[in-house]
Amino acid sequence: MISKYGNNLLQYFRYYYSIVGNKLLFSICLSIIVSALDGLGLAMFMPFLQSVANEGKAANDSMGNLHYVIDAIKGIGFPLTLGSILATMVILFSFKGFMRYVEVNYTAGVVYFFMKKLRHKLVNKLQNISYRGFTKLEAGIIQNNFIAEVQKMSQAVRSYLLYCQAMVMLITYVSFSLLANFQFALLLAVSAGLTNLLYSRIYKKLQETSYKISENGNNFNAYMIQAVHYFKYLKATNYLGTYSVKLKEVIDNTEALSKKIARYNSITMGLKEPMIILIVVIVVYIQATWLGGNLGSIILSLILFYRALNFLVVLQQYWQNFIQNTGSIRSITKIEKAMSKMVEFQGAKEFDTLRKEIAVVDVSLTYGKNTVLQKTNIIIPQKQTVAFVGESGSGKTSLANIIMGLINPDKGTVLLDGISLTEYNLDSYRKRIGYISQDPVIFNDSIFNNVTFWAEPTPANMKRFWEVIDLVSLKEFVESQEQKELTKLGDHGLLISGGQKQRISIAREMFKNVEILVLDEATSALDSETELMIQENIEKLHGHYTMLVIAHRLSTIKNVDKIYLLDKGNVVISGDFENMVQNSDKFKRMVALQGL
Ligand SMILES: Nc1ncnc2c1ncn2[C@@H]1O[C@H](COP(=O)(O)OP(=O)(O)OP(=O)(O)O)[C@@H](O)[C@H]1O
Repeated sequence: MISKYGNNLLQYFRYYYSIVGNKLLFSICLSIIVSALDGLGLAMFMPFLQSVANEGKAANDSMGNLHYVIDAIKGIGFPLTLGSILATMVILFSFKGFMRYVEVNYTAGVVYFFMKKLRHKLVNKLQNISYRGFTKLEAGIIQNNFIAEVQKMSQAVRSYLLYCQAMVMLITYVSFSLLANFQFALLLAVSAGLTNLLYSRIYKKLQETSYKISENGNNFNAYMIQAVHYFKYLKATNYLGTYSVKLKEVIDNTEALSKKIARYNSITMGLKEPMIILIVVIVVYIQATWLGGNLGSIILSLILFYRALNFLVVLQQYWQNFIQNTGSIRSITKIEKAMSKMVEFQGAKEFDTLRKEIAVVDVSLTYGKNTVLQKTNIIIPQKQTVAFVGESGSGKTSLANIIMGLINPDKGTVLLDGISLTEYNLDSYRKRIGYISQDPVIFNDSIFNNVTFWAEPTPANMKRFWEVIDLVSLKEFVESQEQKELTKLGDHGLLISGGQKQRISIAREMFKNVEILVLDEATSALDSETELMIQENIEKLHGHYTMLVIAHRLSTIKNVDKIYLLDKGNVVISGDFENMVQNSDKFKRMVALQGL
């Protein structure tokens, strides 16, 4: 909702109000109570001083219109003596202390509530976007917004609330001092307002710089993610040096912007104190020389106003802190908007089980001008194994993505037992899908957690864990580890081989109790002995799962029920292995090339 990002207090108020609701108002009410108690406590100084001067009898002629307070106290029959005034001050300030405690606590609660809600909202949005939408977002932008910008948001909301509190304090003190001495306070208020104009230029610059820092953060994160992901390659090829230069460029840009912010801060910090003193001196001089007036009321107004001016300094500081973090609001609002447009459509029908078949009917898909699939038709009967083969880029993975509901075809449909996939709740469908990708997914956690996806280590889960570990021929490996199933696998499975990674990911899908298994070149990084073992396992699974295998190694699909050969998005031929060898020269060539 924040799109124009002026230095507009109300616009931001609406933004925060839309998230935290009445909590924001309540926090401001608490500030009003605290400042009113403080102002009243200070106002009691004057009758106190006069009471000392008048030997115990309080007078109120120096309080300006604040004498109503004293009148009210007298009205309820409270004797205004030195003792009662002192006691009232103690009570007022003690109560103020207590209310301040409540206020600070409550504000911390509002910040906590805001941050929790914001973070949950972001996670929900990420969870609900479509895969196709996700491919359009950059990893750096996601990471930077979800981690660094959210941190800045927390700084911003804190500063904003403190700003509101300081604003309430300021208004209260100004009101009190106006009551004490109208002319004097008005002069001070006008002068203070004028100085604010000077600062508004600086705030504008701060705001622009803040957004630039957020954008740079996106770039930095994108480069960092890739540096970590491709570290081995960059190191082995000595590209790391060149890459570091790029990283340092982004770092230098960000630091230069931070320096700019620090420079603006130093200007405002340096100017504040002398400016206040100058205003006060000039106004006191004008009041005393030309306007005259009761010295007592000037002193009271001065005390109140000096406090108010201090809050003006604090106010400006909070606003500055807030403004220098507002880039995050803009950045996060932008990514939230983008994610809202990418929400995945979910049908209402819960997927229970596949009874007959998955049918791909006349499916076409294009990416820009690139036609990836053309009127493709595929049938995957329940509990049968179907394989896609074809050259790189022929559309095998795209087809599998469509079957998993990750991308929608431009034309045609996927039918589950005759019902369109679009009618189903995709989450319920995917709960029944196991996916073993080309790049095995390994979490930096124990073998047990990797396979069970953080299931409780109950006796039943343990039993099942060891069963699937045995099934993927990892039992010996796990048992040979010092910490057995609790052995950590490192980032991206750094501590195990490519083949072991794939077996762990196969084990995870088996543990999940799926009924549809999609294997995307799952055997590509295995040595021939392991490849044979996995092939045997696939065959063992044959008949138990509805399986879709995307294979380059034709040895693994020798015994599947049906093979589809894809070429430039068209199914050129299908049949079982023997059939294909006999009827397709292309397939025969592929088989010969692999020495089968
Ligand atoms: N997100 C995307 N945006 C644009 N084009 C894409 C996208 N994903 C795939 N393509 C294009 O679609 C075509 C088919 O890709 P796909 O990954 O389905 O082929 P494949 O047969 O699985 O290839 P490989 O065997 O190399 O994995 C390719 O030309 C690819 O460039």
